[in-house]
Amino acid sequence: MKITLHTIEMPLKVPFQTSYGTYYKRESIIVEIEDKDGAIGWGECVAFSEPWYTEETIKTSYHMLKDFFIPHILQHHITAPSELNRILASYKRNNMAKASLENALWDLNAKRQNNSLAALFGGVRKEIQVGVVVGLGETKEMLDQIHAYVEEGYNRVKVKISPDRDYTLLKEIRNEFPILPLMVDANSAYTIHDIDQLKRLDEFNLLMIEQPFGDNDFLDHRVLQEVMETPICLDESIHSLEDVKVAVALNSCQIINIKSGRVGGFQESIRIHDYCKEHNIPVWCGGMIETGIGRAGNIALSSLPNFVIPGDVSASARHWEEDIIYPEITLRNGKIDVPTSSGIGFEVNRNQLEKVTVYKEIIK
Ligand SMILES: O=C(O)CCC(=O)C1=CC=C[C@@H](O)[C@@H]1C(=O)O
Ligand SMILES: [Mg+2]
Repeated sequence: MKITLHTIEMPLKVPFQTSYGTYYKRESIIVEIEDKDGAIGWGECVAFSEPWYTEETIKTSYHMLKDFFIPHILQHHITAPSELNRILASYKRNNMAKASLENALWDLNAKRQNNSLAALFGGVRKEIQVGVVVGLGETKEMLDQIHAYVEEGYNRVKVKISPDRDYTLLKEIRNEFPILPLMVDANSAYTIHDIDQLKRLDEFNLLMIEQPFGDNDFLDHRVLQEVMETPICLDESIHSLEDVKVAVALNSCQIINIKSGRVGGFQESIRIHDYCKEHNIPVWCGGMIETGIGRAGNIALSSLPNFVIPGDVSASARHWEEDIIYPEITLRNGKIDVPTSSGIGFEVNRNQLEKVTVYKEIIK
């Protein structure tokens, strides 16, 4: 088995602003695993360059992959994703680094079995509903972007909010889009002291408010959910099925955002999906501004039955002038088809991958 780490940098078409800061480009690690027969599996590490979303960064993930996880799987000749999880369980967290390897092994295994990822996961949808995220910006600019996305066919819009950009911004959006399925994401920008300010947002008939408080604030989220009609969705708080169990037991939220990177891989994502289904908690698939490789995995996951809310699984053209897969991901009547060909269901565009690669290392 041979594992190649491609560190890439891709400029974003439109800068992406959150309550934390503004991104102009996406740095990422693409993991390529080749087995002895020449079959190849792909994964993407979704850590950001700085540790604001979780503690991981591109550099810490690289270190984990190169110095711990990859040597371990090469030494133990690991080929099944479930074995990988068992082996890596002795290493703490670093879920995004783990997931990038795990995702690549799933793709490799699916290709070996000539089966699609969605089929291996137990997916039931042929196409998925998709939403799009609008970063913070001038209100006029945000309204223009929403118009353009709605025209393209997106049927759910998420906007970023922060304590100084919430009520007035949403009022203007709602004036222009009174019935658009709309939700907001605060990326932990509020605290329990902002409850009254947050309660005012109930007026906008939002699908949900995502992660208003800090990632450890299960109790504070519960207090907020008791007084707020808008469902709370947890994103940054959820690193494992165990976190979901705590959130459900405490009534900290009504909805869960699943990102395979944040929870350590597809297998944990499926466990969370199944648990939430049993407990009547709807889930949806979050985005991490991935290239087509990461998005392909998100599409496959979203084909599972309890992914009932459109995810942040937008088309390649949402963030990229040119994606590193072909065909690129496109919308058809506001939906994305779930591929039926083997593995992630898209080919990697080697030329484009080379173009965006800033550093490549083969680990044997
Ligand atoms: O992937 C996309 O198109 C949007 C991703 C997105 O909204 C997010 C990615 C990472 C951190 C946040 O800014 C936000 C989120 O929290 O869901
Ligand atoms: Mg979020």
